[in-house]
Formats: sequence, structure tokens, C-alpha cells
Amino acid sequence: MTIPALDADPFAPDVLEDPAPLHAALLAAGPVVHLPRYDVYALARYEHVHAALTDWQSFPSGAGVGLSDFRREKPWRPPSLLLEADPPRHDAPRAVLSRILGPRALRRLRPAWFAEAETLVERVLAEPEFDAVAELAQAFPLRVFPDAVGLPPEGREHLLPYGDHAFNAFGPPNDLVEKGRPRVAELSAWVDSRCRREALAPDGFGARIWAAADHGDITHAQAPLVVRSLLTAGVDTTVHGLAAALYAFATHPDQWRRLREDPGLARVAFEEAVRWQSPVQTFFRTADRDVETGGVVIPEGRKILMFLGAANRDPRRWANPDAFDLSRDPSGHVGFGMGLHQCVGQHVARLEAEALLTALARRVERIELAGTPRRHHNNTLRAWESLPVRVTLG
Ligand code: HEM
Ligand SMILES: O=C(O)c1ccc(-c2ccccn2)cc1
Repeated sequence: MTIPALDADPFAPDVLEDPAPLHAALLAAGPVVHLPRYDVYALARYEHVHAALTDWQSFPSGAGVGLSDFRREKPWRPPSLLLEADPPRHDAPRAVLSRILGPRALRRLRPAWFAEAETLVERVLAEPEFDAVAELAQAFPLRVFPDAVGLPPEGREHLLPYGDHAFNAFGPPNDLVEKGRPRVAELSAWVDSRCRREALAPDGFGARIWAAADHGDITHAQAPLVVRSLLTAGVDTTVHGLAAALYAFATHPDQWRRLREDPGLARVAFEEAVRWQSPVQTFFRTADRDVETGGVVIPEGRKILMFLGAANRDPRRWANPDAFDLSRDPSGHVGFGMGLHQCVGQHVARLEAEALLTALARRVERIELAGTPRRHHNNTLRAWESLPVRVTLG
């Protein structure tokens, strides 16, 4: 069977503004679609995205999970020991973060994060109208996560721009990457300095990573890079995940009413928001050999581009996929990935979301848009620049 081709640019501004038309075209064209513009192979259907994510031997991460092939080009920064590593190198760093960021380890943070959410929400709701991105989606993660890592108070304004550039850098060298280039050295220097043992408070995630090195689970040389993983992947993702949930509720009053009636739905509401919006839209793998998938052969050495946003709305997998519906079972969505590299920080994200959404559900009778939301363009992340909302308390 010949492979259909689509002369689309998934990283063009109009696609980043609204990827739905491209997703529809990819889902219709076939299991594998060649994108000649970048000479990569697009997978959009749930079945094939899931298959690629869970087959790390055929589609490894060691050559990078962006368009750039680390075997041919120098990475912009030393590769991640988790994201851009395959077994066996991936194993020890992953085991260390799985334990430190696991649900059991997070139980000790639950009371403080719920209290922080109440305090923040009380203050923000003093105004009937506000920007939910700045006041809630950004403010809450930046209040609780750097403290949990063990970062000192000063300099935290480096975190969002650093992550924004890192997620742009998975895409092609376009305007978005150019926009970030002037600050890369300064941002990288600050982030790298925060990964050193002496920069981290004694009882946070960072100190626990260094303690794992003392224990011999990873080496001391690896420890700062494992801390860097938290600073790179742990901020912008949750900011845009929370913004996605707030956007979903501001545009679905009936779903907000359901959450009001049962705040216990907060966790499944976040999962459904992650499925419906897919804050992480795309990333790559490299074909380790000629790989047969979807009835065609992807040539050895080529990159595949997985469209999580399309897979999470594939009608072959989801009934009424475009609906944001709290009565659905969203489990199995690929918004956190799947398989070996599935998000190791997903429990942190879920705890942040549960704390914030519960605090809001207890106080807000109605939440609605108070103006046109503005998108923030990023090569990998689906994000809002601003989300003006009006709330009625009750
Ligand atoms: C809504 C929030 C989040 C979303 C949507 C998200 C999404 C993802 C996805 C899709 C992957 C898989 C990447 C791949 O397969 O190549 C991933 C991996 C990862 N995430 Fe998250 N993430 C979120 C929050 C977090 C947080 C809060 C942290 C840290 C505390 C984190 C740390 C990581 C790390 C270290 C990896 C690499 C795991 C590995 O390669 O074994 N993420 N994330
Ligand atoms: O270990 C790191 O530095 C790191 C880990 C994960 C990501 C990532 C990439 C694509 C989708 C979601 N997360 C980025 C960086």
C-alpha cells in the first residue's frame, strides 16, 4: 500500500491556533501519513499512536523526541536521562523519579497544597472578573511546585520561559524557537544552577534525588540532570493543563454544575480536560529499523510524529470525542503518553488539579468567559495566553 502524503506544516501558526482541521485530515488519510515538508511520518489514530508509544524497541527515544535527530545534530542541551534515553540507561533515573513523584510520596503534600489552593482562590475570587491563566493556572503551580522541588524563592520567573523554549525546541527551527534563542544561555544557566545539591532545600524532590545518588540508585553525575527534568517538564505542562480544565468549565456550564454537585469528580474532570485539550499535542520517535505499522513500512532512521491531540479525539476510540463530558470514562487517553515513558509526573499534575478545582468548586456557582481567550503558541504545547472569566459565587 502506498503511504498517503499531506503537504501540511503542523507547526505553522494557523495550525497551532486551531489544529482541528489538520487532525481531521490526518485521521481520515490513513494510519500513517507522510509529511514531505519535514520528511516525517505522522500517526494520528489512537490505535497507532498507542502502538508506537508502547513499542519503545521499534520507536526509541535516544535520538531525541523532537524533529532533530541527535545522531546527526548536536542537541541544544545535554539530553534528558529519562525523556531522551532508552533502556537500560533510562531505567535507574526513571525508578528514582517514580518513587519520589509517586502517589504515596505525594500524600504528605496533600494538606498543604489544598490549603494553598483555598488561600489563592479566596484572594482571586474577591474580584468578579479576572484572567484565569495568570491568576489561577500560572499562579497555583508556581506557588506549590518550586517549593516542593526545594527551590529558593528568588528567580522562579525563569521557569516558564525555560520550559516554553524547551517545548518549542522539539519542533522545527521556526520563529517560535528563534524567539526563545536570545535568553537560552541565561535561562539554562539559572536552571542548571538550581540543580546543584547546595541550591536545594533539604526536604524537597530535589534533595530526594541527591539522596538517591548517595544511596547509589543513580550516580552523583546524573543527579543534577534528573532535577533538571522536574524544572523542564513540571511547570509549563501543569500550567497549561490547569488552563485547559478552566477553559473547559468556562465553556461548559452544565459540566461545572456536575462538579459543583460532586467535587469528588475533580480528578476525573482533569483527566477529561487533558483528553479533550491535550496540553501536550505532539512529539516524535525514531524508527529503529524498517518498521511495519498500519499496513505500511516506515523506513529505518526516519522520525514519526505522534498527534496525541488527534488520538484523544479519534472517533474509532471515543464516543462523541469532541464533547467535554464528565460522565465519560477518559482512562486510556494518551495525554500523559503511554508505556515506558508515560508521564512520571502525572500524579503531581493530578494533585495540583484536584486541589485547585476542589477549592473553586466549593465557592464558584458559575464560571463563564468574560472575553475572547487568546492562545499562546508553542510547537508542542496547547496553551492559553489569557482566559478572561467572570465568576458568580454561591
Ligand atoms: C498536565 C501536566 C502534564 C502533561 C500533559 C504531561 C505530559 C507528558 C507526556 C505526554 C510525556 C511522555 C513523553 C514521551 O513519551 O516521550 C511525559 C513525560 C514526562 N513527564 Fe510529564 N506531563 C505533565 C506534567 C508533568 C510534571 C508535573 C512533571 C514533573 C513533576 C513531569 C515530568 C515528566 C518527565 C520527567 C517525563 C519523562 C518520563 C520518561 O521519559 O520516563 N510531567 N509527560
Ligand atoms: O526530562 C526532561 O527534561 C523532560 C521530560 C519530559 C518532557 C516532555 C516532552 C514531551 C511531552 C511531555 N513532556 C520534556 C522534558
